[in-house]
Amino acid sequence: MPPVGRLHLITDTRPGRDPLAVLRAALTVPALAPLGPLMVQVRVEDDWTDRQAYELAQAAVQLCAASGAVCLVNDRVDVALAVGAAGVHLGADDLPVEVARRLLGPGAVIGATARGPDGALAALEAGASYLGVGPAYPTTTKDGLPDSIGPSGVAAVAAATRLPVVAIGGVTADRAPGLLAAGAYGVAVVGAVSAAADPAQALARLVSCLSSAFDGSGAGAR
Ligand SMILES: Cc1ncc(COP(=O)(O)OP(=O)(O)O)c(N)n1
Ligand SMILES: Cc1ncsc1CCOP(=O)(O)O
Ligand SMILES: [Mg+2]
Repeated sequence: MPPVGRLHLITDTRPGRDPLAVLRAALTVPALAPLGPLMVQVRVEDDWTDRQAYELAQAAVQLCAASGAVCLVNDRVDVALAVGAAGVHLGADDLPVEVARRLLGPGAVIGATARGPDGALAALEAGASYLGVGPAYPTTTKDGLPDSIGPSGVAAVAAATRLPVVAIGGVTADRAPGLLAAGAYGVAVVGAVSAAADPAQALARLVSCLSSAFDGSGAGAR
């Protein structure tokens, strides 16, 4: 299984966004050792066709392979298999983690959404590789989410599991160190990079803020 990196960049496929341009820009930013490889998650809007999802994922896998990033696919085990992605991220509306593990094998990275300690325990037993925990902060990127749980909610999940906890929802470079201090292993972002005037610079700032958290503090070092 590839290592699970601490910075997860999720594609933004809302109207008017250019996910591949953002990804190409992001992949110009050098990885820094304490963060591991950049994790790229291909996530598409519900109205995208299977063909569109496949083509975006295929392009993302190729770009990631050329620059040492690890590519995951949100929701779609079939698309992940079709493009040779390293794994998937699954939530409550998606295939169960144990089914995805059976289909993808022991070498796949499988992320599971968890909102509390119980979900974290279930995901571990089902064979998840990491947890996506949130929304840490309010977000405008996804509708219909429960209230944000804040760093203390992230801390509660992190304390209840040995799986790496990736905090998601409203994550910015300024908020990232506080989430690591709360026990998160890493963070996932959409808007902090996709909506930035300069996505490469925004990603570089995230890399810098996250890396600084490992300079002596030991924050999030699990
Ligand atoms: C890293 C990470 N964490 C959580 C999610 C959310 O997954 P899910 O709950 O299945 O919601 P959708 O993203 O499918 O709308 C995620 N994608 N990534
Ligand atoms: C998919 C998802 N699941 C929980 S929050 C979220 C969206 C996060 O986007 P942003 O980083 O722009 O807040
Ligand atoms: Mg999902």
